[in-house]
This record gives sequence, structure tokens and C-alpha cells, in this order.
Amino acid sequence: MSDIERFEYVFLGGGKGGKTLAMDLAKAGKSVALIEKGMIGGSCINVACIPSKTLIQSARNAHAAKMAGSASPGTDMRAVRSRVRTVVSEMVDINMKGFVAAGFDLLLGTGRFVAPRRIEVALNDGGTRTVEGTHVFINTGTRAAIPDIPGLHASEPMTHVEALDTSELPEKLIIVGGGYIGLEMAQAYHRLGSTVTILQEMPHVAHREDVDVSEAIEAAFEEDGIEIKLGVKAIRVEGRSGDRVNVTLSDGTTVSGTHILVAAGRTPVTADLGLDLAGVEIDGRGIIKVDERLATSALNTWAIGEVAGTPMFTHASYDDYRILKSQLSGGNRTTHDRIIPYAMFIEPELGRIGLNETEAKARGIAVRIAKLPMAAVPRARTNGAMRGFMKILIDANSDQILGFTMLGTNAGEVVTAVQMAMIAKLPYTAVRDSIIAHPLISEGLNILLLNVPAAG
Ligand SMILES: Cc1cc2nc3c(=O)[nH]c(=O)nc-3n(C[C@H](O)[C@H](O)[C@H](O)COP(=O)(O)OP(=O)(O)OC[C@H]3O[C@@H](n4cnc5c(N)ncnc54)[C@H](O)[C@@H]3O)c2cc1C
Ligand SMILES: NC(=O)c1ccc[n+]([C@@H]2O[C@H](COP(=O)([O-])OP(=O)(O)OC[C@H]3O[C@@H](n4cnc5c(N)ncnc54)[C@H](O)[C@@H]3O)[C@@H](O)[C@H]2O)c1
Repeated sequence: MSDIERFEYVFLGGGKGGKTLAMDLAKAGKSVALIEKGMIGGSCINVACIPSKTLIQSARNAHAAKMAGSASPGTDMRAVRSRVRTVVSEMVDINMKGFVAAGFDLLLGTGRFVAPRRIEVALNDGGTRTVEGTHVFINTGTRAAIPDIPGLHASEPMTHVEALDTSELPEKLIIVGGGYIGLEMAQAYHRLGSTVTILQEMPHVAHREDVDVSEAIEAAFEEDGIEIKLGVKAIRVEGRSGDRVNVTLSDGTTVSGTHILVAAGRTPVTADLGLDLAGVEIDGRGIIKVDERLATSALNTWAIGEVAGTPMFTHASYDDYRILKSQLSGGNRTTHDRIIPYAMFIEPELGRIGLNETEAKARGIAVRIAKLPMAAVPRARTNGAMRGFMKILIDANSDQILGFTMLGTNAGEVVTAVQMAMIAKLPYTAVRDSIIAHPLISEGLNILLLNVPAAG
């Protein structure tokens, strides 16, 4: 074993929360090491949010040109990939500059615990280093889960990693999974010119949402020409992605395509970390067990982001950073009761903060509900974006806003406005009676909130 190098703080994996805390601590003069196997800035920047939102924007541009009546010259996937790569590499560069400016010790290689808070790193350019931290943070993320379907592995399916870095437009794309990645990629590739079929084993896509939301997404996608097969399991895959694939379904039918993309959830990156040697416990799914301070079962060993079971969003990993910063400096911020908003970047866009109807019912919370079709919002009409609706949940006995879901153009931004009202604990009437500029999409909130049933 190489000599042991000692640091006050060691980070295994450089995801959103970890890299941010590492930079903060290093800037404050602490001795810090960050071990990263290759993705400077983490998965969001390299293989997830940033390349996907860049690809989605290219697909939107192609769609808008088509809607405006421009002759469709066909997609130049080399140009699309080149744009994605440029945006990613610029952001990697910004991250690298931030790392250098912060001045922590960056170990490029794969880390593995060999003892509590001691990690051996197989360096990418050869050799090993062993580092030990007074505090250690695990921020290794997740990777695409490949369901155990006969023939699927052998078909060499794409995951988001390949789908976001290709110069080849699939002629007929089969997507396994109708969640975030499946839906975002399905619409993007359809707009770029692929024929797309989504296979979703649950009764609906976006299965964590209320059924009216899922059904509206299904209707919008089907109207656009994306095929969705609901409530079916793929039971066998034959062929190879990139050439020809045939998928046999549980209902006895077969779907054929040229490519297959798996978007069926995530597996935590914990299996090869030597966590048993570190005294760090995992649960049955391989997720690191943490308490509400993000402390693991081992002394001074913490976990951050998806590997700790934090909801799978960059802003949630970032909030883990806030929690750990607070914990290290004697504060008391925890994961308890935090409300995490999210947006799904499809059109119509999906955004949500707080409870939906299904969750309120399951928790026995009495609510008043108001719903407004996007067609009632003037700006949605001017934009030709009338699909979807807004839905708000108000406490039955007070005027507090408990949750807001929107399927419609700019949903993520409108959700943020509602989120601010919720943080300020404003009664819904304050938002209802506020002057919102005309014709913004947010103006729909004025109209929506007029429809809230009276209390009692
Ligand atoms: C296609 C896709 C699109 C997404 N879009 C969005 C979006 O629009 N908005 C949003 O909020 N979220 C989005 N997400 C989720 C978001 O990317 C993650 O929640 C976010 O990146 C947080 O990740 P993290 O902090 O848990 O770790 P990650 O960012 O995954 O970082 C883990 C790091 O650990 C490194 N690592 C792993 N093992 C080792 C080891 N043994 N040694 C050294 N290094 C190691 C990895 O290389 C990686 O850099 C998307 C995800 C995907 C897959
Ligand atoms: N806009 C965003 O913020 C964004 C974008 C992409 C990803 N993400 C994050 O990444 C996470 C992972 O995304 P994801 O799409 O892989 O997971 P997901 O959990 O969102 O969706 C996976 C879907 O696949 C289905 N499924 C699972 N196994 C299947 C099978 N064998 N056959 C057919 N369907 C199957 C599930 O029922 C589920 O609906 C998301 O939960 C989200 O938190 C966020």
C-alpha cells in the first residue's frame, strides 16, 4: 500500500453536493482531497441534465422550425452532437477552473475504502494513492439500471450516456421506461426525426404523478405520434441495438426497432466501494443508510446525493451540501420536511412542488382543489401552447398552499413562483389578489385561484 496521506476532509466522488462542499472547505483554508474517476463536475454536467437539456433544446428548435412551416431538411445529428459536446465541455472547463481556484487536491482515479475513512485510489494514469480523512463524504451517484430481461444485456442497449453522445439518429427507437429519462428522450428523438415507442410496465407514464397528469402527458405524446404501450412487460429481447431489435411483450405482441434505450430507473454506485471495510451500511437496494443529518453508520462518514437516497435531482444534491455545511459548522439544517420541486423537460412541461392529490389522500390530508386548463390562460393561446392544466391543493381548513402541479408551457418557472409563496407561508388569497403582468403564463395563477372552493 502507498503511504497514507492525511486530510481534514476527503470526498469520494465529485457530484453536485460534494464538489460544492469541497470547494467551500478548501477556500476556507481546510485540507481537502476530492477523488473523481473522470467526470469533472459530476454526472449532471457530463452525462445527465446538461447534455439532455441541450439535446432537448436542439429538438425544440427543429420542432419550432417545422411548426413555422420551414422545409424540414432532416436532422444533422453530427451538428446536434457537436453542440451538446460544446456546452458540456464549456461547463466542465468552468468546473475545473473552480476546482483549481479552490485549491483542493484532485485525485483523478477510482477510490475504494480499505478501512474506516481510508480510501485507496487507483489513479487513472497509473499507480495508487491512499488518503485518509478526519471526515469522509461519499458522493458516488447512481448509474442506469438494466432490468433483467432475457436478451437485453446481449442487445447492447443504449442508456442516457450513449443517447446523449451520438451522431446517429435512430430510425426506430424503442424506449424501456416511461419516467423522466424515457419521456424526455422520447420527445426529443421524435422531434429530431426518429419513430419512437415507449414501453412502460406501470399502468401510466410519469407514475408518481396524479392519473390526470399522466393521462394528459400520454394524450399529448400520442397526438404527436409517439407510441406508448402501457402496462406491458418486455419479456425477451432479440437482436442488437444499432442494427435490429425485436422485443416480445407480456401481452404476446412484438415491437421491432433499430435501437433500444433503457430508462428504467437507477442503481446506486456502492457495490465496489469497500463499504463493509468502512463500516458503512447500505439498505436492500444498495443505497447508503443515512440519518436526517446525512450521517452514515460510520463515524465522521457522510453520504451525499443519489447514493444516499436523496431524490434524484441536482438541486436536491445541492441541498445536501447546505445540510452538511450546516452540520459541520454547528448548525441544525437536516433533510427533515424539506420540499423539493422538480420539472420534467417535455412539452407540455411538467412541474410540481409539494403534495399532489394522490399523496394528500394517502396521508389523509383534507384539501380543496382548483384546476385550470391551460387554454384559459391568454399567453398559452398566443403561444399556441394550450395543452395541459394547472392544479393547486389548498388546506381544507386554512388558506395554506399544500401543493401545485402544472403541465404546460413554462411550468417549472410558474412552480417556482408558487414555491416562494409556500416558503413565505402566504395564504393562497395573497397570490390570487396579487397583480401579475399580462399576458404572462404565471397570470394563470390569478385565474386558477379564483376557482378555489370556499373552506368548510
Ligand atoms: C439523463 C439524465 C437527466 C437528468 N436531468 C436532470 C435535470 O434536468 N434536473 C435535475 O435536477 N436532475 C437531473 N438528473 C439527475 C441529476 O443528474 C442527479 O440527481 C445529480 O447529478 C446529482 O448527482 P449526485 O450528486 O448524486 O452524484 P453525481 O453527479 O452522479 O456524481 C457522482 C460522481 O462520483 C464519481 N464516482 C463514482 N464512483 C467513484 C469512485 N469509486 N471513485 C471516484 N469517483 C467515483 C462519478 O464519476 C461521478 O462524477 C438527470 C439524470 C439523468 C441520468
Ligand atoms: N428533469 C429532471 O429533473 C430529470 C430528468 C431525467 C432524470 N431525472 C432523475 O433521474 C431519475 C432516473 O430516471 P429514470 O427515467 O431512469 O427513472 P424513473 O424512475 O423516473 O422512471 C423509470 C420508469 O421505468 C419504468 N420501468 C422500470 N422497469 C421497467 C421495465 N422493465 N419495463 C418497462 N418499464 C419499466 C418504471 O415503472 C418507471 O416509470 C428520475 O427519477 C429523476 O429523479 C430527472
